Amino acid sequence: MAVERSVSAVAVSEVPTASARFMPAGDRIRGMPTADRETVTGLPPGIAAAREELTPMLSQYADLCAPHEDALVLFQVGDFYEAFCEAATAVSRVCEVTLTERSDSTGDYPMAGVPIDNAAPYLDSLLDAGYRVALADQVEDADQASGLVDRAVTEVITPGTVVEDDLLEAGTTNYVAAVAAGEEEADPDGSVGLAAVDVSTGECLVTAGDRDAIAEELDRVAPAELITGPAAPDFAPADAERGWTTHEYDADVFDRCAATERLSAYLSAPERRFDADAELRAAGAVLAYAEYTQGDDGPLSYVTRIRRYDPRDRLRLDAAAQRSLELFENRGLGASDTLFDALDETNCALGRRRLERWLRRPLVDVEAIRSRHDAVGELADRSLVREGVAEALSTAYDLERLVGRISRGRADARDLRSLHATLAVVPELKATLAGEEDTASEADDADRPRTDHLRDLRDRLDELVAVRELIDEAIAVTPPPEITEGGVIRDGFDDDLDALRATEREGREWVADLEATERERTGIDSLSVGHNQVHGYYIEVTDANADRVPDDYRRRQTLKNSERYVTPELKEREEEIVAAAERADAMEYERFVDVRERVAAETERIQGLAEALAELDALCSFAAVAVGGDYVRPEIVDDADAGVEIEGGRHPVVERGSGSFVPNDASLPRGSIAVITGPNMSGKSTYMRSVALAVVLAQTGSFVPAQAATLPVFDRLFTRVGASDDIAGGQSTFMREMSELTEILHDAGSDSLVLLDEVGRGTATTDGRAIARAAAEFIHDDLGATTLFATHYHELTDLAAERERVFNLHFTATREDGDVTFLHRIVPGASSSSYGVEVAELAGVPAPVVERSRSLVTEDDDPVGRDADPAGGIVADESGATGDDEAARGAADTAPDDATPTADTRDSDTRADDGTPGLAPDLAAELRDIDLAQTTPIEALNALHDLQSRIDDGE
Ligand SMILES: Nc1ncnc2c1ncn2[C@@H]1O[C@H](COP(=O)(O)OP(=O)(O)OP(=O)(O)O)[C@@H](O)[C@H]1O
Repeated sequence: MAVERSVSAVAVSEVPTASARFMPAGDRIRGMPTADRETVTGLPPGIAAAREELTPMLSQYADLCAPHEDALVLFQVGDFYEAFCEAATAVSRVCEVTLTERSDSTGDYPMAGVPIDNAAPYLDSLLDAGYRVALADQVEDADQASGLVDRAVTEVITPGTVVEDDLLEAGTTNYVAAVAAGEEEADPDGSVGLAAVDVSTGECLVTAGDRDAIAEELDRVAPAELITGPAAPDFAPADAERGWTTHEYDADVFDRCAATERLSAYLSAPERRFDADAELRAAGAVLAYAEYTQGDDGPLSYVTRIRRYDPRDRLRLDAAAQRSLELFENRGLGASDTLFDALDETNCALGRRRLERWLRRPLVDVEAIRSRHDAVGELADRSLVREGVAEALSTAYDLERLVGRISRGRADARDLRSLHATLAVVPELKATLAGEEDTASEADDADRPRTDHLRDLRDRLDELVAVRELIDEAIAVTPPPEITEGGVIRDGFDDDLDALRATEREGREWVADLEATERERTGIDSLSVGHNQVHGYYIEVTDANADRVPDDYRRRQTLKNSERYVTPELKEREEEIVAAAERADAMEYERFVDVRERVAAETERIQGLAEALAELDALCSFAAVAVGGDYVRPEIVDDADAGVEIEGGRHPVVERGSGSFVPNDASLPRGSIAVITGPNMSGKSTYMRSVALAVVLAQTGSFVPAQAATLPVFDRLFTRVGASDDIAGGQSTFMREMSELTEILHDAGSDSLVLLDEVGRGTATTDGRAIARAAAEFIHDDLGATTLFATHYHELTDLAAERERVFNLHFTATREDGDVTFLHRIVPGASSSSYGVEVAELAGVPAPVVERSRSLVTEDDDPVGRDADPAGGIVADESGATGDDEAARGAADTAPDDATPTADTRDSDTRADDGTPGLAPDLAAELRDIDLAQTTPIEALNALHDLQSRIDDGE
């Protein structure tokens, strides 16, 4: 950790006066152990009980604990951070360190500590356990302190405001967010404000919207920590595992006046810059909290831009879509990677963070998308330029975090050197982008005019020559980790420092020569000159030569066979050397701080460079993936009626895990519904996701894994995929399914792409089938969203005959010698069965169970169905290698889109799986009349329950 300690020159942070900023912890804090919350944070009861008689040091500890009610205080004692009493017990347990005891005249106090030099893993454990940690550092040099060393809380480490590199994942963002409700008069539409800050980089985002929009946006921002103000709605994360900790923070900082005042330090006339009152309050509060955690030292100077945005300016991907498309998190779809992994060929942390940001927020502006494609195309074509850029970027450090540390006054000399090394690649990058390094073989390419996008990026590569030269002149090439112990500033940078160093050097040279001089003077050949920490310089003479010691030698130390002496002149020289060294160290520190401040003054420009490098790296990554993975540039059509046309599309993640991925076409006119059927495991989900991922990739600016693609711009992507339980979230599988469906039916429109995978699976077949059909009809008739609908309800394929824009697709498989082979190839028309039993057999379900299942299916099915076709509809492959009966089924499988249902499917339509008779017409009509768009999940459940009861009653 690059925290400066124990130095007299360190600006002494005031002990935060913000007493009891946090509301009482209450139950709103998630993730913090409940039992010890009250005793471990703030002032431990054991210390409070002895408050009156504590020694000065423990009294200081108590004073620092008291205002930090919600944080566990770690108190610097020498090289350790210590905690006492109940807090010590927690530290000992969580960090697995020994619980010891501190005894003094006032009593015995349990004590546990962690080494400051290696504090990161322990702090990490405490954060993981749900604690916020306040670091009470020594803020004056212990050697120079008269009496008790001054200490102050310099930082409160919380999950969302961590700044130490050791505690942060490289190339990621770490946000703390605040949500605030607006004043009713100012915000009559009741909007909620959301503001997020990445304290490590200074990025600050602000938006506002209704409750649902903000809930969705929070899932996208995915903060590590959320603070809430008075009357703000309670936002729980959609995914409990990846969720954030929520707590209520001091209501005062959400006040409009307080927020305006705070924001004035960051931008002018804040009250005019924010449309919604709620936005202003959220922004003020989140910055107040960020400042508090950084030791309440005033505004964060590296938050140079507060970016207001409207989530509608980006492709909206809610948490469910991000999850089911496995953008950042693998859910086990045939490979262990995510889309992010497949796309991440970035060369530095800046690019990685940018890629993640882009992927969370794909574009909707056609020109912006095409512009990124232009740049990717150019980088893909010009391999030497791309490789040169990649090589240069691979030596770039994380400027965004570096500049944060520099501005906070936490950067050490190595950080400045890292900044220098990064600045040093900028001229090289500019030259490479200009094509100057192209060889003759690429001369044509080099002559080609570059794309506007890359030209603009090159222009934004600010060389910051003055900063680079300053660091180079001032800072040693390989400086030590400590900035207070010398060796940091280069010779020649400062005359006064050089003079002090010369004095020190001359003194040391004089001492180095002393041995020879004194040997000559005394005639004692064994005389030696040495130095130790306790006694300093000495002249050592063995006892055998004691009688030859000159008069001016003063005895300093007696050893077994020798004596150690000093001379007045040696003492004088020693004092000179020590004084010069100490003054030089202090002066170096001052000069270093001065250089750091001069660099910090260029924060905004450095951040601008960081942005350009980050974008360049992300574009380079797209180009590298496009070349390596054989991706194609999608043609983006700016037309409200344009549909999806993909030739030979592939799933970017699954294809990496499988040796032979079968490409498939997709032709989806705008507003159409593709009903996709086929055996289990045949590739329905993979196909649907491939289409959605092509859209996400294209709108992010990437090329797509296909032979050719023509795509429109969608503004929202919905998924209802899989039927995973949300036990932690307190919802049943079916309830969750219905909630997601409800959202789609409410919000999807003609600019949406919708993926529905087995809707209705979570309940009884009859009900599920009815809901699936009603939903498909509603999407077609009322919403006009372009939809892919995978289902095992084969009756749904009937819709193709009834609705204009519904068509059927299906997957096929072959069986040879009892082995089923999935062809993973999509073909037009409807399949007729789901072959669950065959897949169960493939998966190794014991033979008796498979046989019994087969006979049960046969009993339920129409005699002409499975009895006549034991292969269960598995079709002939194109070589015709299967038996006659399979070939016969193949004909049914590849029936045209508008095929009328076969006798067997019609028959099975009237039966539920458990053999109960089908729905009476009036019940069916009632079910169909349910307006799902207007129905809450609980109403849907009640309606279904009512229908079931009536069926049971024989209605
Ligand atoms: N086009 C393809 N080429 C090669 N392998 C594929 C292809 N599509 C899918 N697969 C493989 O088949 C597996 C099953 O695919 P998927 O889950 O998409 O099937 P499904 O039809 O949706 O199954 P279910 O109906 O059981 O949900 C995938 O994990 C993948 O490994």
